[in-house]
Amino acid sequence: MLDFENVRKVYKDFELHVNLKVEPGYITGLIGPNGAGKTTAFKSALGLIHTDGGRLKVFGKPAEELAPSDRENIGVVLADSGFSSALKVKELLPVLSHLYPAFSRQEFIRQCDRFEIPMEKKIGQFSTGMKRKLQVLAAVSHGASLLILDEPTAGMDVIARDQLLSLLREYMETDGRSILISSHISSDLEGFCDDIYLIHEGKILLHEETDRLLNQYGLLKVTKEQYAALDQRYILKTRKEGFGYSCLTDQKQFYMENYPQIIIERGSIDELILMMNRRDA
Ligand SMILES: Nc1ncnc2c1ncn2[C@@H]1O[C@H](COP(=O)(O)OP(=O)(O)OP(=O)(O)O)[C@@H](O)[C@H]1O
Repeated sequence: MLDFENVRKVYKDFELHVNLKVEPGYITGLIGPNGAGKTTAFKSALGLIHTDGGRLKVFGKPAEELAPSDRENIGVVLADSGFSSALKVKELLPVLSHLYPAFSRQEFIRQCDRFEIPMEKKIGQFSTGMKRKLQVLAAVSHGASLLILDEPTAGMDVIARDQLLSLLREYMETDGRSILISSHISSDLEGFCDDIYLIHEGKILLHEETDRLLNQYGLLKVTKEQYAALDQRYILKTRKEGFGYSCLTDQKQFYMENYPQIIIERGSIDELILMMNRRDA
């Protein structure tokens, strides 16, 4: 669906260098802190900025060879864009119909009603969460095969976020669709994505199936003595602590079987991010 191969973008104080794939039928999450390069990666994928190297393929074609019909097959939400604040939602209907032959006016109105998006109010008077919901509804309104969603849950309360994720799950019920979605809040995506990329300072630190990330990764809490005796083959990162060390592993089972006396925590994705960002002790 979408394939970044060594894609590079260089700014004065920042360099993006990304390998990332979105497979058909997959929801792929890109998680990273502010300034990690998520928006830059998405804008590269959409051809909105020039890249400085690498290869980008969308639907198996080089991104620069995409036909208009391919572009119509992508639904997009970008963090720093939206609809004109002077427009009312009902005024968007002819615009979306014109842009997308597959746009269903009736379905869009039904979804706006369901998500409490008023037709008659100016978009400029919407709350942040309402604007986001509207953007996502527009992105899914024309049956695109690929959604590229940059921080769609930003600024949303728990209820709105839950509604939005339900909408996206419904979208995925049709075969062959995929989503690339970003967030700086890992818990937003933890239970939603099939696989997750962690990005930091423009580089992918980790790529893993979510199930494996949650089941196989763990944090060993060890004393200095336990650390000295530990088989370190499956330790990815180590952090010094008051009690000794925290060690990140992707082979939790190995340590559970061989070191039953050691405390092993499941390790949330946030903890993984913090650990991956640290230098080894
Ligand atoms: N047009 C630009 N010119 C120079 N630097 C830029 C430009 N656009 C982005 N950057 C820099 O690239 C880096 C990555 O920014 P980007 O917006 O991709 O991060 P992000 O992960 O989406 O962050 P956030 O979660 O805050 O939206 C930042 O250091 C930013 O200052």
